[in-house]
Amino acid sequence: MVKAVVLGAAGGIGQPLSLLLKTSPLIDELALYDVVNTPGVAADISHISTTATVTGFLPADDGLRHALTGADIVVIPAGVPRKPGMTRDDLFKVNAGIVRDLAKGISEYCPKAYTLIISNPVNSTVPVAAEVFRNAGVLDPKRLFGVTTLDIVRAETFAQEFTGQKVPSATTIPVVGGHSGETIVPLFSQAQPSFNVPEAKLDAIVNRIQFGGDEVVKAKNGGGSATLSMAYAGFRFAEKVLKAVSGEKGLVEPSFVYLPGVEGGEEIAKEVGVDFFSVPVELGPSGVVKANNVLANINDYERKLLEVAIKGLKGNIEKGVEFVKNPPPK
Ligand SMILES: NC(=O)c1ccc[n+]([C@@H]2O[C@H](COP(=O)([O-])OP(=O)(O)OC[C@H]3O[C@@H](n4cnc5c(N)ncnc54)[C@H](O)[C@@H]3O)[C@@H](O)[C@H]2O)c1
Ligand SMILES: O=C(O)C[C@H](O)C(=O)O
Repeated sequence: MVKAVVLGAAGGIGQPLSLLLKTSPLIDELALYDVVNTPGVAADISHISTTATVTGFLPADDGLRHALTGADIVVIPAGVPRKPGMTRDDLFKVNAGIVRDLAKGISEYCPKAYTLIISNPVNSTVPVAAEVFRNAGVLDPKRLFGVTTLDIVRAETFAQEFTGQKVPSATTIPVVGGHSGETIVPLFSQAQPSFNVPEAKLDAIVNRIQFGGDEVVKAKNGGGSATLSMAYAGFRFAEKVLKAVSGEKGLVEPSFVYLPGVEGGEEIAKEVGVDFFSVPVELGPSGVVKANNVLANINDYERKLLEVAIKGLKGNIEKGVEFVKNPPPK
């Protein structure tokens, strides 16, 4: 029996993500939690004739505990999205507190669950969750993931658009670093099998991947940020985690993880000088089997992007850790 939980299930990402999870034959039980509207969303989704049973919870009546108890995988898109003119970091003040409180719930009610964090700024909210888990004595870095899959999805899409060539579904284009602007580093030189982007188009395509989120925020014009493409990406990553748990081998996807706690991560952490970083991770029955070091053979162009990314990431990570270590006054 596999139980999946969505925290923030009534939101722009939460609803389509819950819909996609309901279609998965890998899930037997789906619990939807939000501070509003979950009874309606759960009732609606529960009429779909796939196997998973669906329940909806609100904070009243100990809803978070009921939603999380027995969970195997928890996906968190709870929190406020950007409006035009905002950076992801501007969301920190509100979303760090939301993620901290939800992570406390996970540490109490389902400490062994795979936790997938979508709430922005991912570069800081994942360190927040890690610190909460550490304080509770339940941190297992193999099970904590910052979801950066949308950056990979964008890399695949824009690579096709800019080159006019189809990116075969078996091709992986690693996108490493973090999930905001210049901390997002696409590594076309490390695509497997190789996928060639003409040099003259590289700047434009990298910029589009790094600032793809801004493009959607601008187009939505005050109506939020990416929700549908994010639901697709979040589902793609959750499905890979679940497939790996059920024994499927060879599943790899980049994710923002706590490097010192995963096989192969220590070496990468030394190289990049930060502890949280997105790299392709090999998934297995207990979460991350190994972090793959794709940095050894990158080219000079990519190395420069990486240097800029690391500078930005350092502050983002420290901010998340500090938020839990020295909480701001209420
Ligand atoms: N990682 C990524 O690639 C990525 C991509 C897109 C958006 N995001 C982020 O995802 C988050 C959600 O975006 P959205 O468009 O779905 O926003 P939204 O406002 O549409 O939905 C957020 C939901 O979270 C709920 N919520 C707020 N506080 C909560 C709490 N304490 N417990 C449970 N639920 C709570 C809200 O009620 C709302 O339903 C934002 O922070 C956004 O920046 C991340
Ligand atoms: O851009 C945002 O704020 C949302 C998300 O992180 C994205 O990349 O689309």
